[in-house]
Amino acid sequence: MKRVVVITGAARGIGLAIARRFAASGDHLVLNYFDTRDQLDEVIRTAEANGGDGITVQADISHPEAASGIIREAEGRYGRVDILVNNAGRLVSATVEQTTWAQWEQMISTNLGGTWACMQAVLPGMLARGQGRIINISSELGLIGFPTYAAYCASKGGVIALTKAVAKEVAPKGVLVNSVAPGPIETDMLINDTLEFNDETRASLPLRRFGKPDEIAAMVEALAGPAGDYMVGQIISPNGGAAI
Ligand SMILES: NC(=O)C1=CN([C@@H]2O[C@H](COP(=O)(O)OP(=O)(O)OC[C@H]3O[C@@H](n4cnc5c(N)ncnc54)[C@H](O)[C@@H]3O)[C@@H](O)[C@H]2O)C=CC1
Ligand SMILES: CC(C)c1ccc(C(=O)O)c(O)c1O
Repeated sequence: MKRVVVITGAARGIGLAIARRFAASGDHLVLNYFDTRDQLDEVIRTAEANGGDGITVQADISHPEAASGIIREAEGRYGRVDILVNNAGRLVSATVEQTTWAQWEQMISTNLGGTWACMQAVLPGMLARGQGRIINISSELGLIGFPTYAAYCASKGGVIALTKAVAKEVAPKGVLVNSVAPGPIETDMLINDTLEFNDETRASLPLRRFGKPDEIAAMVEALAGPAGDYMVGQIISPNGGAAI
């Protein structure tokens, strides 16, 4: 059966790679975007070519009503959500002294608050049906911390703790919650928003390269499918050896 898959922040980077994987499986896609949606028509055409379909939903997930609205749109269109991928995220790198309250609030309300709001909205339907998968994109930096990324690390550490707590709460009722915690992946976020996108950082990694978005999408696809049947509250970290 075709799955109904909601992906936040699907318009580029890791979210787009995840959307492409589910499109190739011919699933029903609900693709959230924040501003531009240029590449999403192509993703939906791919889903259709494989027997599925899709819709796009504009929403700023840092506002809980907007985040829960994505789930309402999905349920309105398809009657259920089988898989929720909380991918949308923001990163501003700055020292603690330089970080403004507005930047702190933006990262916490998007990365942690948006994940919370989407989960809270999707769970009643999943629990009523006794099945569902939720995959939260956190970060290796939520596990190990990193200088000049304190607010981001706090938000992603929160996503990791949230994943574990909710997983324990809902697994007995058939809903499996896990997280993928990527290391450095070559996307706009890394290129534009971090101080550390440089040859020195790349050379310091055991694999000597940054990761590719599809290497994260592959983990998400695995957790969403039969390979994820016995996975509960786990934090999988494809990171090229950056965090061992
Ligand atoms: N690129 C990297 O090295 C790593 C990224 N991650 C995480 O992976 C996820 C995806 O990041 P990338 O693809 O790398 O970044 P990106 O910046 O290319 O994409 C992020 C997406 O989230 C969307 N977004 C941001 N704020 C939003 C909001 N308030 N409402 C709705 N959508 C919003 C953006 O519009 C964009 O489409 C993020 O959660 C990020 O924290 C985690 C570890 C490493
Ligand atoms: C410090 C490195 C380059 C880096 C930057 C950003 C992220 C992230 O967005 O989570 C990382 O995981 C990193 O390892």
